[in-house]
Amino acid sequence: MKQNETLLNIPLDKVPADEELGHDHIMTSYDTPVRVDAFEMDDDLKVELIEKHFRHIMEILGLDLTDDSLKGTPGRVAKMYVKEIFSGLNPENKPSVTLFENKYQYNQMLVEKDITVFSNCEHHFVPIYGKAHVAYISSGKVIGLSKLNRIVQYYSKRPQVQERLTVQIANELKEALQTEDVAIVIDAKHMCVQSRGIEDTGSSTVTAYYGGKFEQEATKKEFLSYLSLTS
Ligand SMILES: Nc1nc2c(ncn2[C@@H]2O[C@H](COP(=O)(O)OP(=O)(O)OP(=O)(O)O)[C@@H](O)[C@H]2O)c(=O)[nH]1
Ligand SMILES: [Zn+2]
Repeated sequence: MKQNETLLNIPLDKVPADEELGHDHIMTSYDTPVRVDAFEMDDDLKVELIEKHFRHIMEILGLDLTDDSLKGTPGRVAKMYVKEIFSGLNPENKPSVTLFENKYQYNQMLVEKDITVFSNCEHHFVPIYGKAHVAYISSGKVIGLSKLNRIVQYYSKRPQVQERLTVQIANELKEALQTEDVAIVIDAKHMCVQSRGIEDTGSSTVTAYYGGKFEQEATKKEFLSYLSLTS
């Protein structure tokens, strides 16, 4: 199986041709059945296809695509999806991780807290935003600090659910650092809860992962105690 297949790929034989969809067609500027294999496409082709589809959506909504404020929107949205907010779907954008020898014999936990999270909910395609706090205890290697932020950012730039985001960051850190001793807490607001549906602007969602030594109460407590520190 190719990497990310379950995230991205729709098997070609599962995508119905338009004539199989069984409902009336709305004729718009983009009316070609598309059978998509995301792995075969480069970013430019993705942008081109998404632009056409998004124009279709705007036309169905009744928006005036000749308006000078709107006419560039399909292209802007397509570029934003592929190159910015969903760029973490492309494994080529995975950050390279710089590791150093733990020459300083620092054997305590390292906590990188208040990492900004901007993601998007895969159910509604609206933003999730908040903070991630990650920690690890070195098993011999030390990671460049910014790489912790970059790993969080890479997995955030996908259509996500917060639980998966938390586990993906944990798995990446465990593999990069060759240790089970990692912890992640994410505290985030979901616009799909705030601005629509239940419209609750007060709640936030907290997810956590504790591996290895962080499963011990004292270590977990120490990690959590650092989260309330102000620098
Ligand atoms: N577990 C989990 N659920 C999420 C996340 N982001 C959004 N959701 C929820 O996904 C659910 C989707 O449920 P549906 O009932 O299919 O969608 P809906 O009819 O739009 O639901 P409402 O938001 O209640 O109006 C909603 O309850 C969302 O709040 C997430 O990161 N994790
Ligand atoms: Zn949602």
